[in-house]
Amino acid sequence: MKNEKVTPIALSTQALERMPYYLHYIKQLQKKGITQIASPAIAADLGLNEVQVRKDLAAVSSSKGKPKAGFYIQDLIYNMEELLGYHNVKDAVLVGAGSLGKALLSYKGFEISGMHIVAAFDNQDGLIDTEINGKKVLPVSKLSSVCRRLNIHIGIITVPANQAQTVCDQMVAGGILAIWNFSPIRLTTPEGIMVRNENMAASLAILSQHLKDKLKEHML
Ligand SMILES: NC(=O)c1ccc[n+]([C@@H]2O[C@H](COP(=O)([O-])OP(=O)(O)OC[C@H]3O[C@@H](n4cnc5c(N)ncnc54)[C@H](O)[C@@H]3O)[C@@H](O)[C@H]2O)c1
Repeated sequence: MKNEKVTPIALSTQALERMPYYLHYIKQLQKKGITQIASPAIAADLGLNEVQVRKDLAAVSSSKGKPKAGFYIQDLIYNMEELLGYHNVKDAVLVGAGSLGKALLSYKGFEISGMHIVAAFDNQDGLIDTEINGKKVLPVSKLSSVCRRLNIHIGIITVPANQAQTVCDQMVAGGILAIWNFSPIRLTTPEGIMVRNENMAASLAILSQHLKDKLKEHML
């Protein structure tokens, strides 16, 4: 297997977002004993454009795919995992150990994807010093100092909307560089801090709109 590093090519956000889908798909093929795969087959199975798939795989793969036979699945998995950062486990903190926070803290998939939630923070006395899935809940007053001391750069926000900016500011003060924001507000951050918003209401609105359009089509 060629466990070579991929030359870092600037992938678009859309291409990066497609990678976990490719990865999941080719891992399923590997489980079935398949060793090679070509772009047209991936495109057909995932319902994607063939040219786009070819470009995505060329950008991520350390070796050129062979005509027809395509890429070695084992190499492709390694290259994709490398690109997605699965081989460097990244420490993260989560603030807001409520319903959503508890669910995220209990989710085992993050470890597989290379993210390790080191600790949770909250401001509710009843939650402080409890453990969720082996992760200690600490007082939010310690957030900045813990992040600095442990050199943690990823922060997950699962507090109510009206608290999210305060928590974001505390994270930035602690040296957090990447924020995964589950609250439904837009955060203001200094330059150089990346915020990724996860807004379920927005996704639901898109699904509802699609449903409305489809139902209208059927009534015509
Ligand atoms: N529950 C969901 O399914 C869901 C889904 C999508 C988005 N969200 C969003 O995620 C956020 C959390 O939702 P939830 O349902 O888990 O709420 P929740 O009320 O169950 O939990 C929020 C937690 O944040 C803590 N908290 C509040 N202010 C804080 C502060 N300043 N510092 C530290 N901790 C603080 C609370 O004590 C509580 O434990 C909200 O912004 C919500 O809109 C929730």
